[in-house]
Amino acid sequence: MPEATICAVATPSGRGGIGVIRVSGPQTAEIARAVAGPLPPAREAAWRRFRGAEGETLDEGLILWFPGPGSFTGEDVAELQGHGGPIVMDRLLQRLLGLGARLAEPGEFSQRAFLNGRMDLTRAEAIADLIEAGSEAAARAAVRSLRGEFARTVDQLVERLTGLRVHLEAGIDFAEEPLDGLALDDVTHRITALEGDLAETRRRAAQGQQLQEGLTVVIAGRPNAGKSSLLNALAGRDAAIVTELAGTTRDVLDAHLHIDGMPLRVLDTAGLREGGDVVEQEGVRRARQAMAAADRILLVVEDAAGGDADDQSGVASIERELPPGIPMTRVINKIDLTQRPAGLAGEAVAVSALTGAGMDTLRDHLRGRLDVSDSEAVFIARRRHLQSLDQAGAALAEAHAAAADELGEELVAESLRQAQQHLGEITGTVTTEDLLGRIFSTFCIGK
Ligand SMILES: Nc1nc2c(ncn2[C@@H]2O[C@H](COP(=O)(O)OP(=O)(O)OP(=O)(O)O)[C@@H](O)[C@H]2O)c(=O)[nH]1
Ligand SMILES: [K+]
Ligand SMILES: [Mg+2]
Repeated sequence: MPEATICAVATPSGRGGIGVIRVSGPQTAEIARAVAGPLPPAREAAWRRFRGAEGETLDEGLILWFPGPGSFTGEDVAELQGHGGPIVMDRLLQRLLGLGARLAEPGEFSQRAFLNGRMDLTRAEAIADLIEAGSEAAARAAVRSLRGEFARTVDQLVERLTGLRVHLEAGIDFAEEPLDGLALDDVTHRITALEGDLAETRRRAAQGQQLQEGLTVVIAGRPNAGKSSLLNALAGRDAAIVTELAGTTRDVLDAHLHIDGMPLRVLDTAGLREGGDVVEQEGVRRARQAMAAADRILLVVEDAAGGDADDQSGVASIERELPPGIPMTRVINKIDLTQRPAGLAGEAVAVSALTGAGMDTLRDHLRGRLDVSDSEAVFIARRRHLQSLDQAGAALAEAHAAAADELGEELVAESLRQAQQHLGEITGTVTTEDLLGRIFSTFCIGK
């Protein structure tokens, strides 16, 4: 079946000086000629009038012609740069549709680029990540992935795995005798080295994923301390229900927000206390689970005069039970009731979630504590990459164990094959339709 010719507005919606429509596919040349007359030389801009079905002028602007396979998608591509108003763009699109093109799905241009071998998956994803980067550090890391550094690192691991497999499988197929202990020692040695380098790659990718998605901050504390109010104040909207009833929040709620461009995932949780009904107890269990997985906990306490003696001892017991090793910031809330000055109070931050006093200090504090380092080595990465790296690591560990226990080359080779498969999913040398669909559908239209 011949590929459809697709088109989409590639610039953001709304009014702008210039709007770009991208067309890609086998009918591109024919469609572009019908709208804009003769095609200019490849990759050179030419000024043209864009004409409707009756020859009327829809707009005027530049046309660029990128014949395949040396184009973004690998197919014939044209770009029409017109005036960026929504009506103009829409009329031009309608004209292209009338000539036989169809609207592109989200990410379809990038997907075609991938399918035509113009780029590997990590690069296609890096384009989307670069566009959505919330900070300069994230943008730099995306550019690193876009230049293929992540893919090259993964490819090198795959090459070494292949070498090892060839070595083993040649032994399996042709040797009369199984590999002796000495040869297996050498294999174990090489697997250990691979495991180390895989772990290092994972560390760099995990940092990139944090740059992209932000760290997770969990708001915790006694019932009614003002946790949901604090989430709303940070998010700048009514994300969570606030009432004067203790035990209002039962589930874990999450909001994604930015502080000066730094992405952050903030979770609101149920107030920690014993007792309550089944629902509340489940809420408390989930709160503890969220706290254990947090990058930082914000422990909300009512300002001294606000909380009663029972509450004070409750807070003390929460502090004793905080999951070990997770950094914590104590947030003293409701200072509007006690006239305590807003801002830093020793190690704590004093705020009023109600009036907003002290919230800027809290934001600065979080920004200072949570900025992920932007070392030269970080690649932008996604959850799916980390998952594949983990699976490859687990398969390597199996190969290692099989080699060490001299369980036979077949078992070692099979585990190595699985490790290679998982690494292949990252760059897209091993893919399924389903995986591709999931990846590209998260892109926006026109990419
Ligand atoms: N005066 C004052 N009241 C506040 C402040 N923050 C929250 N409150 C009030 O305290 C009550 C409880 O607030 P929530 O945000 O629901 O507290 P919570 O910790 O989420 O409560 P649970 O979900 O029930 O554990 C509500 O009546 C809020 O309006 C504050 O800074 N000052
Ligand atoms: K409440
Ligand atoms: Mg709440």
